[in-house]
Amino acid sequence: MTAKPLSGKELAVAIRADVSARAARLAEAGFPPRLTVVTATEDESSAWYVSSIAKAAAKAGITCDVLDLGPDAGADNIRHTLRELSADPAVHGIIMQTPLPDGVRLDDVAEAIGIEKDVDGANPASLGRLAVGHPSFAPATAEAVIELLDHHAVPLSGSHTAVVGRSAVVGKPLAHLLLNRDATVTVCHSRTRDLPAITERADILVAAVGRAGLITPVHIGKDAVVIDVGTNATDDGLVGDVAPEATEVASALTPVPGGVGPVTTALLLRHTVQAAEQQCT
Ligand SMILES: NC(=O)C1=CN([C@@H]2O[C@H](COP(=O)(O)OP(=O)(O)OC[C@H]3O[C@@H](n4cnc5c(N)ncnc54)[C@H](OP(=O)(O)O)[C@@H]3O)[C@@H](O)[C@H]2O)C=CC1
Ligand SMILES: Nc1nc(=O)c2c([nH]1)NC[C@@H]1CN(c3ccc(C(=O)N[C@@H](CCC(=O)O)C(=O)O)cc3)C=[N+]21
Repeated sequence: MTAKPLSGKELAVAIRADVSARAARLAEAGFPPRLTVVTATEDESSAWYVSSIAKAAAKAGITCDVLDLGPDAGADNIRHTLRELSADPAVHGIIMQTPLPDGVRLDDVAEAIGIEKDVDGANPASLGRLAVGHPSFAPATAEAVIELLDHHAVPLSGSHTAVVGRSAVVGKPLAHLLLNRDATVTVCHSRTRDLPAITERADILVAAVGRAGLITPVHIGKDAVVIDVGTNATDDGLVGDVAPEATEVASALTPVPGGVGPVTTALLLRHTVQAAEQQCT
């Protein structure tokens, strides 16, 4: 038996169609939606994502600026830039790309992003609101995992879900989103002892580490659903965190590419038109 592929492509197309219609309505009303991507890194995966956001935004009728502050940008410079963008009425959404320069923490600088423009949910206040179930933007990747599970009718309530990775962009917000959907969540990280003993008992396993091949068949319970968030650039192109042989054990598995990635990009654009609607109408 090989795992059923949980594609994100159809879902991403549907989300982007909705985004295009909403962006056109905003432009007709004189409020063309605008997203600014701030980067301060030379990370390959991040650079790929930035270019895919810009291309998808253009297709959807969203203006997208990329502000590259360079890999040596300091926290003060980044915060100042985010504060200026937050005060600019022509900018509706702001995303601070990770990774950041050494010594700069996302939660430190993202406090400078106005919560109404925090379309990737990086401001700690957004994460706090998400944790208690108040309206806020969740990071697009965390939300993409939930949307994919729903799209493929994977039941969440009562499921035991293991999330491997606890970053502010994926693991932590995703754990809260899953809790809000009545899953029983175990969050694993680099200090977790005997990882397979935990993950092989989960109905749903989410890998968000950034290490190609980390998740192998021993990590996966019989009939488990596996969501691979990992995007690792290798000589053979992009691969996830889940080893290819895992497809013999899992009941369903998201492909990389073609799984979480396209849905992430589409949701970031949906957050941007939603932010523009909230600010302009
Ligand atoms: N497809 C998409 O839309 C997106 C993909 N990504 C990809 O997802 C991956 C994770 O991204 P991100 O969350 O930003 O990465 P981070 O590097 O910020 O976090 C990685 C997490 O993995 C944990 N970890 C590291 N090694 C192990 C291990 N051996 N066992 C268990 N946990 C481990 C770390 O633990 P600790 O906290 O202890 O350090 C940390 O919590 C990357 O490949 C990234 O490119 C990210 C965003 C969107
Ligand atoms: N604040 C912040 N939020 C992020 O969500 C964020 C970030 N920083 N930093 C970098 C990572 C990486 N990331 C990806 C998103 C989509 C694809 C994607 O669409 N991938 C295509 C790959 C296409 C290809 O290369 O063939 C796919 O999976 O089909 C990849 C990587 C978001 N990130």
